[in-house]
Amino acid sequence: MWLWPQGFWPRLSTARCRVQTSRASSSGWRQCQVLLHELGLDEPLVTPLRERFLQPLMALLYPDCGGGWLDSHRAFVVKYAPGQDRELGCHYDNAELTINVALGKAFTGGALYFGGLFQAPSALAKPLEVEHVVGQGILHRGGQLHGARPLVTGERWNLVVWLRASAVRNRLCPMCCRKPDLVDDEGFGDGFTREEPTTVDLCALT
Ligand SMILES: O=C(O)CCC(=O)C(=O)O
Ligand SMILES: [Fe+2]
Repeated sequence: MWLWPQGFWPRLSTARCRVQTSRASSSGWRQCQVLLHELGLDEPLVTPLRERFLQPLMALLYPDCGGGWLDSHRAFVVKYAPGQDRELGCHYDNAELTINVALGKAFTGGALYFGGLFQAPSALAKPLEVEHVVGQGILHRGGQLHGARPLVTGERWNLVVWLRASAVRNRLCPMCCRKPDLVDDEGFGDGFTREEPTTVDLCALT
């Protein structure tokens, strides 16, 4: 049996990648979006949902893109309504995997459409359409090109959870497709982690 000396494990801090691309993250494109961590709902709701339910499922369904290593998320509720946002342009998510749950209310239109992975955008020539069904969630790879068709009637509210695996994105930023240029961030940041530089107490050494 191995016993690690106390303090051996590197301390990890959360980070984001400095390089952004214009068509990357879909947050900021909309008028109406509520971040669940700003409501204090990460710890009691979204983190247990990720750790207990989504992580084991994603480990089975998407082992190739970090499904077994999901260690953070960004969760938000989006609203589409007449006179407000009605549709969402084609994009890929700043996530290894995404779950998108239709919460309500009554609506028509607003189907999700999917193309290929963003590295092969020509695949979008023949998109796959998936209707939202209230109470059901759609799982997809973050890098899969997608968007939402215009709402026709009613109001649509969806819970979107971008699931992230630092073990995957620390090697290659899914947005800029380069080795991430990390800067410290708060909370889960953008799902990257970095080792905090070891500080040496010089006084204790002398
Ligand atoms: O409106 C939707 O259901 C799609 C939302 C989405 O793709 C996103 O927020 O990244
Ligand atoms: Fe998305």
